[in-house]
Amino acid sequence: MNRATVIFGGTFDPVHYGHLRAASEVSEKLAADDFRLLPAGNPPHRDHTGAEAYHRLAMLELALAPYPDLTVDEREVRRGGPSYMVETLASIRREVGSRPVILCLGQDAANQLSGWHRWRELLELAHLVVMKRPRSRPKYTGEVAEVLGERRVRRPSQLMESGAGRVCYLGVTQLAISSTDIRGQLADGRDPRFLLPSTVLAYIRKHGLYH
Ligand SMILES: Nc1ncnc2c1ncn2[C@@H]1O[C@H](COP(=O)(O)OP(=O)(O)OP(=O)(O)O)[C@@H](O)[C@H]1O
Ligand SMILES: O=C(O)c1ccc[n+]([C@@H]2O[C@H](COP(=O)([O-])O)[C@@H](O)[C@H]2O)c1
Repeated sequence: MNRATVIFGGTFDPVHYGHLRAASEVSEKLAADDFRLLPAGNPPHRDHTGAEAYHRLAMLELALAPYPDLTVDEREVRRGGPSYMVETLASIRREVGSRPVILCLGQDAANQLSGWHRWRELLELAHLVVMKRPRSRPKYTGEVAEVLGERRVRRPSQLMESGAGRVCYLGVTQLAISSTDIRGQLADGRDPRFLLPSTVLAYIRKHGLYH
C-alpha cells in the first residue's frame, strides 16, 4: 500500500459512473491508501452550477456510501469564496506533511490548466495524474505543454518517490458519460438511469433537481 493522498476534484453536478469508474481504476493503479473525491464548492471557472454545493456533496456521499476506500473531502464546500485548487492543495499539504499528494484530472480539465488560478504552484504542492477522456486529446495552451512535458514520468510508482512535481498519464475505461448530458436528459423529461447510481437518481427526483 502506497502512502499517498490522492485527490479527484470535480463539480460532480451530478456525480456519475464515468467519475466513479475512473476514480476506482486510478485508485487501484496507484494502490492508494487515501483516495478522496473533492466536490468544488464554488467552481471558479463556471458561471453557475445546476445544483447547489450541498446537494452535489450529498449526492457524492450517497454514491460512495458503499465504498469506504473512496472518501469525500468536504473542504471546498465548507470554505467560502471561489474554490481555487491551489488553496485546497495548500491546505491538504499542511495536513499530510511531506507524503506524496496526487491531483487527478481528466484530459479535458488538464487542457484548461493555463486558466487555473496560480497553476504553476500546483506542481509544487502535488503530482498530477491526467486521465484520458473520451473525445478529449491533449490540447495545452501557453507554457503548460512544456511544463507538463518536462515533469512527465512513465510509471505511477515514480510518483511515490517524492511529494510533488511529477506528471503521469493513466488510461481509464472510456465511459462516454457526462454530467451535462445527464442534466439535459432530466430537463427534457428523459430517464438517465444506469448512467449514475440509483441512489443519486432517487435524490435528484426527491429534491426536484435539474428540471
Ligand atoms: N466519463 C468520464 N470519464 C473519466 N473522467 C471523467 C468523466 N467525466 C468527468 N471526468 C473527469 O472528472 C472530473 C470532474 O468532472 P466534472 O464534474 O466536470 O464532470 P463532467 O461530466 O465533465 O461535467 P460537465 O458535463 O458538467 O462538465 C474532471 O477531471 C473530468 O475530466
Ligand atoms: O483552481 C482553479 O482555478 C480551477 C479552475 C478550473 C477547475 N478547477 C478544478 O478542476 C476540477 C475539475 O473541474 P471540472 O470543471 O471538470 O469539474 C475541479 O476540482 C475544479 O474545482 C480548478
